Amino acid sequence: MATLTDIVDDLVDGVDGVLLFSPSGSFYERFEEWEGEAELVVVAPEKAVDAETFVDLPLEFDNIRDRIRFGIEGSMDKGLFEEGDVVACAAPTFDGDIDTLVRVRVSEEMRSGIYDLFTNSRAEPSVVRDVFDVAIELGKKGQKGKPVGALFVVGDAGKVMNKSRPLSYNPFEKSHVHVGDPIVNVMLKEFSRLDGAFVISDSGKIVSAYRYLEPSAEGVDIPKGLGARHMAGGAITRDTNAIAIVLSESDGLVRAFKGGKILLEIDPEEY
Ligand SMILES: Nc1ncnc2c1ncn2[C@@H]1O[C@H](COP(=O)(O)OP(=O)(O)OP(=O)(O)O)[C@@H](O)[C@H]1O
Ligand SMILES: [Mn+2]
Repeated sequence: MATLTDIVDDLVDGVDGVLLFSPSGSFYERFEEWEGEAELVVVAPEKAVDAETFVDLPLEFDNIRDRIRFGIEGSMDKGLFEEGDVVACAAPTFDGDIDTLVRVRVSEEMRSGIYDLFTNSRAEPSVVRDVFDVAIELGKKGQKGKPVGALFVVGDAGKVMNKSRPLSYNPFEKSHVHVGDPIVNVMLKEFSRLDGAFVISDSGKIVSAYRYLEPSAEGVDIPKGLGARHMAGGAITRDTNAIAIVLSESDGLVRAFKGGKILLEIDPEEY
């Protein structure tokens, strides 16, 4: 006779690692004196618990596959796991508490670049996260209740400026403002009604609004149904070392591009 415990036993049998996603303090306490044979890794936003081995989660990633990918790619990057290792991931899927156990075989093929996008881009990780936050908020609320689109090109700003031209005067011309500042976020939302792209530097300085991007669009694959904004956003990341974060006016999703490839697609309504 099989029991539920047998299922759990099978899931954790012989694992090389355990990833705890966003554990509450009291949940983590039970693992504090961890003496299991497997490596224990905490994946969470900021250092919420005082874990020895930690992967910083920049967004909660409502999609659990994205979250797990991020944790595993981050762990691989830190040299904790390698191809062929098997790990058990314990994560919250619905409300706060950890309620899900997933067994995953680590392989290079599962690398989607989601960790790389935040951690190994030209722009600082906090800048990437701040731009995501603006795009998500804009996607949630729109502009005065109406859906709005926006294109943020982040990092490698000098090169991006060389591959683009102004559509109108640049309201950020003489200012030294940075993304993440609440007032700047209001400005970005206000200017998103107008055409073109925002260009943001590695350190988060808003270099320009209203840029018309002119990258060569060769070999850039964007999802069907999307148009010029996404094509330009994808292509500029192949032509430069920037990443692009694009909010679609038509389907309301936020997408991230790097190296001409789409790496992440999220629905602002889920955040
Ligand atoms: N090369 C470009 N550089 C900067 N902005 C652009 C470029 N091409 C288009 N845009 C901006 O994208 C807007 C929407 O264009 P389009 O509908 O073709 O894009 P899309 O990919 O379908 O995006 P959406 O899903 O938001 O409609 C344009 O009004 C313009 O502001
Ligand atoms: Mn369109």
